[in-house]
Amino acid sequence: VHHAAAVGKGKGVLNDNKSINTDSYSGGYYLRDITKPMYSQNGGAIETYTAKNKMVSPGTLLTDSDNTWVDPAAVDAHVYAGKVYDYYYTKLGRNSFDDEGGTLKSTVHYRENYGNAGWTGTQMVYGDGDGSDKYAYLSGALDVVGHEITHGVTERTADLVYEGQSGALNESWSDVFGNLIENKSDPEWLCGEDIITPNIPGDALRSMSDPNKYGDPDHMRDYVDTTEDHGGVHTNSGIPNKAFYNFVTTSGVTRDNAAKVWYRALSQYLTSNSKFIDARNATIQAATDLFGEDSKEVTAVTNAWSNVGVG
Ligand SMILES: O=C(O)[C@H](CCc1ccccc1)CC1(C(=O)N[C@@H](Cc2c[nH]c3ccccc23)C(=O)O)CCCC1
Ligand SMILES: [Zn+2]
Repeated sequence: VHHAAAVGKGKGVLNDNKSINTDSYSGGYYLRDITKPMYSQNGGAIETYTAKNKMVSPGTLLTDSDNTWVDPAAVDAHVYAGKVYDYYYTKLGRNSFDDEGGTLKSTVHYRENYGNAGWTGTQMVYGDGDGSDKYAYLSGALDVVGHEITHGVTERTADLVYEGQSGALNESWSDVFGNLIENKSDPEWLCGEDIITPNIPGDALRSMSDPNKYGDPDHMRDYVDTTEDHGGVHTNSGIPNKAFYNFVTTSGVTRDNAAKVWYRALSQYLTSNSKFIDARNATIQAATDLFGEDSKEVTAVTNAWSNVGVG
């Protein structure tokens, strides 16, 4: 089938106008972005599907006859996946979640009344919210899309076991890159703020600057021993999240350099059963590799972990 890149338009979840990279064919347009380096290298693309509220993935590749797209959940899942691809490629030299230009597939309208999102091991899935006004379409937040795709990156690198401390590190690395990619100037480094209670401003799922605000610990002394949620992975992530926040807000440490340290730690030093102390050592080693043992980055990352009671 002849493929040609096209640019469509549509509105996102927050009713914002977006231009959309699509793929034209004889009958219309696919929600497929074929403009990325991965396409010319190995046919990799960004593709967005609908599950039609069933529990299926990927489901049906979305098409449109006139390249004007009217499904805001799909528009944002698609455009935001493209932004996440661009970030990893240009800032960190990683070619998609698998570093082999693997196609990024997103499925929206996953399940009924699903107020969550997830990484299935090969792709992203997004629910529509839980039927109340607690959630907007989950793909409507760039930090959520970045969070989910980073689960794919983690799985192909450190492969941190999704349980206990390694699971909390897995969660934290996703919150970190979700926020780095979203790149808001908000002082609180919030998670999911764009899709939680869309009618109430200022709330979020988690805060990296003040984890306690949402009941999560910000120091090792408050680590939560629980069997809930794979050993509290979305709660105890507050401790490494606060460590990263400390690091990235240290004067002289740039977001891009903090990202390089965190990515090098994930891809070169962390392993599946790493604990918080191993993450401290991995990020110190990564900062040493990148900036030297006497650098301000090494001092900052060491202090960042000490401040949360690790090391
Ligand atoms: O990727 C993840 O870590 C979350 C999905 C975790 C998951 C793992 C295994 C099977 C199913 C789901 C999804 C997100 C999350 O943090 N979910 C939290 C909070 C949450 C959202 N919706 C919920 C509904 C019920 C309970 C908790 C939640 C969680 O699953 O804990 C990430 C960014 C926003 C949504
Ligand atoms: Zn997660």
